[in-house]
Amino acid sequence: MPRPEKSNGRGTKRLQLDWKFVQRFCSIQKILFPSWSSQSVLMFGTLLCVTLTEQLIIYQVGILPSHFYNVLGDKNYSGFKNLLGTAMVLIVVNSTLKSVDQYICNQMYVSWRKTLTESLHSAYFQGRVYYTLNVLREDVDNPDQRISQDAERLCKQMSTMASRLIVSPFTLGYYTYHCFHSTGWIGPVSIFGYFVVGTVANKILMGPIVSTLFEQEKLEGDFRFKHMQIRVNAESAAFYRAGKVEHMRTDRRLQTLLQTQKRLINKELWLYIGVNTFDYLGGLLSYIIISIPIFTGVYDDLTPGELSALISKNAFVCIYLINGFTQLIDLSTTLSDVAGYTHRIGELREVMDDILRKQCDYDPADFNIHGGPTDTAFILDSLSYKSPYSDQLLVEDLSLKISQGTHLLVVGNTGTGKTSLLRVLNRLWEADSGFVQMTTCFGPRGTLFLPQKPYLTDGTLREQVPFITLLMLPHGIPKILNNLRSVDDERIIHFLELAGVSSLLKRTGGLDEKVDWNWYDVLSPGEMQRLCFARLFYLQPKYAVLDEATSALTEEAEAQLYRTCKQLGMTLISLGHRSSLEKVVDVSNIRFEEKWASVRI
Ligand SMILES: Nc1ncnc2c1ncn2[C@@H]1O[C@H](COP(=O)(O)OP(=O)(O)OP(=O)(O)O)[C@@H](O)[C@H]1O
Repeated sequence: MPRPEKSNGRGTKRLQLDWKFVQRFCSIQKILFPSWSSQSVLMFGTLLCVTLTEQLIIYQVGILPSHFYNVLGDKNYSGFKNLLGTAMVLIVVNSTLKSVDQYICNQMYVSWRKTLTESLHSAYFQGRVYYTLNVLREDVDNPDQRISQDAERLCKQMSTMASRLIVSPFTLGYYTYHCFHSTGWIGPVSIFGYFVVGTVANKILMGPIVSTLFEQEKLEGDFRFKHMQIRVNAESAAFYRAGKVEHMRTDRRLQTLLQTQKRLINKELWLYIGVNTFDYLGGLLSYIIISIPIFTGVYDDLTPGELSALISKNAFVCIYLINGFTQLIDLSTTLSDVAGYTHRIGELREVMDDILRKQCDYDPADFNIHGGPTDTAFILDSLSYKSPYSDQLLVEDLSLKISQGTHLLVVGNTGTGKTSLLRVLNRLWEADSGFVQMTTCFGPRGTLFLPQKPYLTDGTLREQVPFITLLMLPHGIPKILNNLRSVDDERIIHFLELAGVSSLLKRTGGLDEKVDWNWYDVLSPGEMQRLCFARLFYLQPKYAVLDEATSALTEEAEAQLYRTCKQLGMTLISLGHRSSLEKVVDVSNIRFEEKWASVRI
């Protein structure tokens, strides 16, 4: 299998405001606006009403100065008083509407973030996508960063754009009409022409920003990952006195990130210059447009008072039309951010879809349900497999049937492919050739795997023990939690004792006490392995696959745990390279007169 090309955003990919961006953007919009009656559409509709009303009020506020010119020019005191009252009301309504507009945008941001992140989660956690994405695929950097941070920033930027974009077709239409009414065709045509020039210039300036932002986000993810590595492995790093080395490496990542950030800022400078020049030239353009009818004598018959009121009104209309366009141009900086994040999230979704499609092709039936002999766990026939991206077979022509009552010991040197056999059995890796079938289901009534690295989840002690049953329950999460509460306390405590970790009860203060520690930091490797055995005892599957699951324990403890498994009726498939395992097997053979088969790979 060719190794996917790693994207670094610098050479291999040119991410632009192109057709690909439009496609990715539209597919994200489909998630955010799933139907006409969805919450986002309703919020968008409300936002449209609010911003339209806001624009009407803004228009009234905008033409206030021309009214003031009129009443002050005419020395109309009562008119002035009435106008002052109207102006106060308009200003209060205007500021309230502005705040409501902002409020709806913020609500939309949260709702969009929820919808988008949940949609990414459902693809990420489906099947084995999170494994393939993190371990086997190198074409997508930092999936965690894309889901947690890029999705958030995309929603934030889109929500800031929303209220300006949503109302612009209406305001532009409205003010174009007014502008045409006041200045004739010269006004709207010159403003539209000006906008086209500005858009083309900004599109050119935005191009390099999108790909640099993409790269910056990748480096941001790498930098955070480095800190996470140190956080997770703090103790091992401390034993190695790795502070200096890691300081240097982390600083190096920071430097690379900052260099890219500087490049981004440099590129943004040109865009800012473009946007600001466009803004100020726009202000000038409005006066040029107004000056044309004045100097061509169209308004020669007006009194100076009427003329200044008209100039003020026309200036407002032109300025507002130009302002409508410049606001769109101002969005260029936000749009380039949106494009960068859209590419990152779009790419992640495409790769996850690709993984899911391939998984379905490879694994058409539901993995948990297989018809087959009930007394058999796995059937392997002439199975050959290799590690990803390697041409050399790890194991060739392995035929094996794992049946109930016959325990199996799989031994072999380091790196010979023992754990890889489990990866193939679990469909994490594809077999090169041959046949492999898991004939039982995964879980308490079938097969359970204890991987080399103990797996603990966050939560209470109770949540660690029957952890896997969460997967088995067909109900929603709240029901699962309720079910957990009703789980038999005595059974859990009994199995914690059998596994030799009942002391944890004292440390946590009880099964349901919330702990604010990371289980990986506070338990010793042996305790973690024992806790996994307590889970195994509790779940009592028919088959237990133990991959070096006792590597941190003494031989006696190992023998004791194996004995308990067998007493509980489990058939064991044990993988390892330690001679002690073979001893355990011998001891068990004598004591329980059970069958053990062994395979060396
Ligand atoms: N994600 C991966 N990508 C590429 N190669 C891998 C990956 N995981 C493991 N390998 C390689 O596959 C080979 C077999 O690994 P495996 O984990 O099966 O060894 P093992 O027999 O279980 O070793 P040990 O006794 O040390 O646990 C090793 O050479 C390993 O480096």
